[in-house]
Amino acid sequence: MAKHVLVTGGAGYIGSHACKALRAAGYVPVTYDSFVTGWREAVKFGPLEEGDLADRARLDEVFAKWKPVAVMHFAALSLVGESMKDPGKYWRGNVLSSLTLIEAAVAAGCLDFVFSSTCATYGDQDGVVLDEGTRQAPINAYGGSKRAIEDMLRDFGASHGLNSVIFRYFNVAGCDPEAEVGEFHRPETHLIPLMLDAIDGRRPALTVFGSDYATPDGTCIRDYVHVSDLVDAHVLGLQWLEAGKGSEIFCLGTGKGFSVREVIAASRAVTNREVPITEGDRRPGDAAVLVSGSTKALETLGWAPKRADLATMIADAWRWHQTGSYES
Ligand SMILES: NC(=O)c1ccc[n+]([C@@H]2O[C@H](COP(=O)([O-])OP(=O)(O)OC[C@H]3O[C@@H](n4cnc5c(N)ncnc54)[C@H](O)[C@@H]3O)[C@@H](O)[C@H]2O)c1
Ligand SMILES: O=c1ccn([C@@H]2O[C@H](COP(=O)(O)OP(=O)(O)O[C@H]3O[C@H](CO)[C@@H](O)[C@H](O)[C@H]3O)[C@@H](O)[C@H]2O)c(=O)[nH]1
Repeated sequence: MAKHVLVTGGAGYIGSHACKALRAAGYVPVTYDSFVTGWREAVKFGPLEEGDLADRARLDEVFAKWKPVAVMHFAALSLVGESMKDPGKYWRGNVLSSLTLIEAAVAAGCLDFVFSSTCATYGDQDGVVLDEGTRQAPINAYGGSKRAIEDMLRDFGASHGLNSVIFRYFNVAGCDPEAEVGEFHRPETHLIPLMLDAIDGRRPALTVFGSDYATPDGTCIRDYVHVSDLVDAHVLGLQWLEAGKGSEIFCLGTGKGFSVREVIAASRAVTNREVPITEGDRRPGDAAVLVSGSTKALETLGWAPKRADLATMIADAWRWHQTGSYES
């Protein structure tokens, strides 16, 4: 019998890649999405159910129809800057909506739950190696909303037997190497797609947000992880839950940090083109350094990233950038 997995946010960047990986692993991904930031063209690997996380009646209907074995919860608002200006939107759109989803899952007896969290829950902790045991101290409402959902999952685990695998992503980058799905945010705020836009003239230049951080070249350092590797970990997380191994938290990064200037240099090398840049101010809410120090997903889940090299991530993003789009 087909195993359905309810994928919230399956029409978005990471969710659509997860649907492809689930399909390849023999599951049927059922996308649940409101299209607030997602794309119909990205739903290619299983059925679509349109709806909002806040709509409990619609969720109940979808759980009853598909009887999913698990939920993979990607749907969220995830603009750090916006969350600083309008925190209510994030507490309502992420926290209240996730509560509605979790209650619907529990009511339907769907007790395996995989959740997209973020290293933004750690805030700015200079010199601290970030792993699953690190204290969370978010410095923006987006990170705060994700931490609250993690707490919620823990509480529903204790009270209702909900089993969760929480993944704290570092910076997700790259695209499906076959370019069937890709990264297409409107507005786009992420470094690599903005840089590729600047390289091929779709925008005048990339603005470097701050050159006075306490890092070797003054720009922020991030740990970039390929989206295809990231979603492979999700399939392993799902199988972990199906095997009854219980709730866990895993960081997903490569453990290597690259500054904004290093990413610019790598993009220049991959595309063989100049990157037009302008120097700008710091972006509010940005931490100086976010790099994973964890090997838990490798050791415990058997996660084996295949495209961990920054140049590969940029090359895959560049291929999608030149050939793929959801703007029909
Ligand atoms: N992109 C990254 O680098 C990164 C890093 C860490 C964590 N994350 C997390 O990963 C997840 C996916 O991120 P993404 O980059 O793919 O984002 P995205 O915006 O591309 O996808 C989010 C999807 O969720 C849907 N959605 C949002 N709110 C909804 C709601 N209330 N009801 C139904 N559908 C809704 C959107 O329409 C969209 O299809 C998010 O939870 C994000 O916080 C992303
Ligand atoms: O035009 C730009 C865009 C970004 N940056 C810098 O590039 C780095 C990476 O920025 P971005 O790609 O926006 O990623 P983050 O702000 O690090 O946030 C991403 O990664 C977080 C985890 O680190 C997730 O939680 C968020 O959802 C996701 O947007 C940061 O230092 C930014 O200051 C620039 O200099 N110029």
